[in-house]
Amino acid sequence: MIALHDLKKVYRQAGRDIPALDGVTLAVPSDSVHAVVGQSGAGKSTLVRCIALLDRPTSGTVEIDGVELTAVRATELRKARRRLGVVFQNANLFDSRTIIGNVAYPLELAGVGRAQRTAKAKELLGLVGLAEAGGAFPAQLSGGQRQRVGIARALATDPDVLLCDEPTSALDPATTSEILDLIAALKARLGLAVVVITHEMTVVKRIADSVSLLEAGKVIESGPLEQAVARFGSRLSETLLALPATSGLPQAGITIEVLDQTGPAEVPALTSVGRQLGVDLPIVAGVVEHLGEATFGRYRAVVPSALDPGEVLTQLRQRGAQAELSQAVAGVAR
Ligand SMILES: Nc1ncnc2c1ncn2[C@@H]1O[C@H](COP(=O)(O)OP(=O)(O)OP(=O)(O)O)[C@@H](O)[C@H]1O
Repeated sequence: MIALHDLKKVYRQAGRDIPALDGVTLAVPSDSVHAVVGQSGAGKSTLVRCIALLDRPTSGTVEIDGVELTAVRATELRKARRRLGVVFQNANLFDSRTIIGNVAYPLELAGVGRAQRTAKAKELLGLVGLAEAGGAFPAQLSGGQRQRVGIARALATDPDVLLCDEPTSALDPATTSEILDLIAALKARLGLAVVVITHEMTVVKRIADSVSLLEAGKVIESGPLEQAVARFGSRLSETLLALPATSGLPQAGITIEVLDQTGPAEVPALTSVGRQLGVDLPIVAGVVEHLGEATFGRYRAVVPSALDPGEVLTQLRQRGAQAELSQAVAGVAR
């Protein structure tokens, strides 16, 4: 378990204070993945540096399994860092070292003997599916394979926490899927608390158990993934269930927005309301995502002019869906 409590980082630049982190509190239990998302400048890199102890927070604490890392003396820092493995966007491998040499590097720093660290590196390479690649050099591997090496190296000191900083941003979609599957499998196998910093919503949907949205150094939304998505109209819900733009489509009637959560094989509320009222409610944009046990559907649909949209909203809500007139109709620019 990793816990951040009221973490603040203020940079001073040209006589001005820049609050890069403004009181971040988070707890990530073992055997779970927490994603932190946010736009450029939100404070994601600062958060990574403070968690990884590469930078000291101005105030607040970082705790792993009850041990306060932020309280350790400078001389103990290297040892404290072993509780935490870091995976970077680019694996940052040493080109002149073999793959085994790269994975064993943190153990070399920790003073572990050659035979023991080689054995550990081999074991870890097996774990990340690269048992045969130990004698190769980084230039001989693909980007995805290099990232696997980066993950193996992050696990060399048997950390409790894996911190992944944009782990798939440099990879193509198929390799991204493989790496995310690997992180999820390692989390379960090793009982890791995983923190993933990312700007990619596919990463969140694929592996996160919980998610936080960082903005201007503050966590403005946070919670278990399914709850965050179910919060109709929230930023996380709208970003994770992003609808394509529909401007320019002919729409004879009033547009409504619907967020529906269904179990397997359940009929979406919009379908059953249309059937009940004997009308078509054309969907002009929609997205369906399976997250954990739930299926979420977000739709923008047109209520024909002959029908009272209020009645449609009521019927949808009676079936458990969340529904509103779309903001464009309500007069708010989108
Ligand atoms: N060393 C520094 N000195 C001064 N200001 C800094 C420093 N590092 C970051 N900042 C400022 O802190 C804020 C957060 O920056 P940070 O790099 O953490 O954001 P980010 O979410 O990682 O953005 P990006 O995705 O673009 O890297 C920004 O306003 C940035 O300008």
